[in-house]
Amino acid sequence: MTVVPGKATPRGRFPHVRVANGFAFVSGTSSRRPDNSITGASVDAMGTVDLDIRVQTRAVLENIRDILGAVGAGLEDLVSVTTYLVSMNDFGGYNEVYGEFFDESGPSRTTVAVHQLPHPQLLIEISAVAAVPQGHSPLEEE
Ligand SMILES: O=C(O)C/C=C/C(=O)C(=O)O
Repeated sequence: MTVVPGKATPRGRFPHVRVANGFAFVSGTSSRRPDNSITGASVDAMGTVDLDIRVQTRAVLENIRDILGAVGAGLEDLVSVTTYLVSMNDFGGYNEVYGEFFDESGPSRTTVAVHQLPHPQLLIEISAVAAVPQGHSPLEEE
């Protein structure tokens, strides 16, 4: 199992990613930064919260890219993606940014709306599975 240095610490006793049988299973990943602030969330002096699905989606995919990098894989190796949105009203913005990263040759995908995510400023969380290129993983399988 792998907790990746430099990424936001998991909020429980689980790894960022686990490699088994040549596949990398990436835990649910958000736009949370290592300092626990949220990319794509801001609060002004009056306490008004602004949440941006496009910014959060991009940050989530970049975090997954970094996590996969730690096990010798990349976004191009993803075979399956599961996305959790707090609101399907965000589907359009999410889908737009997703399409900058992937096309129909990319991973299979499922998108669902959920009641809540583990932080009130999160609009999106993604879990994913990648096929690790043979001979490229810097880490032992466990
Ligand atoms: O790590 C986050 O910011 C959001 C994801 C959390 C989980 O999926 C979890 O705690 O299981």
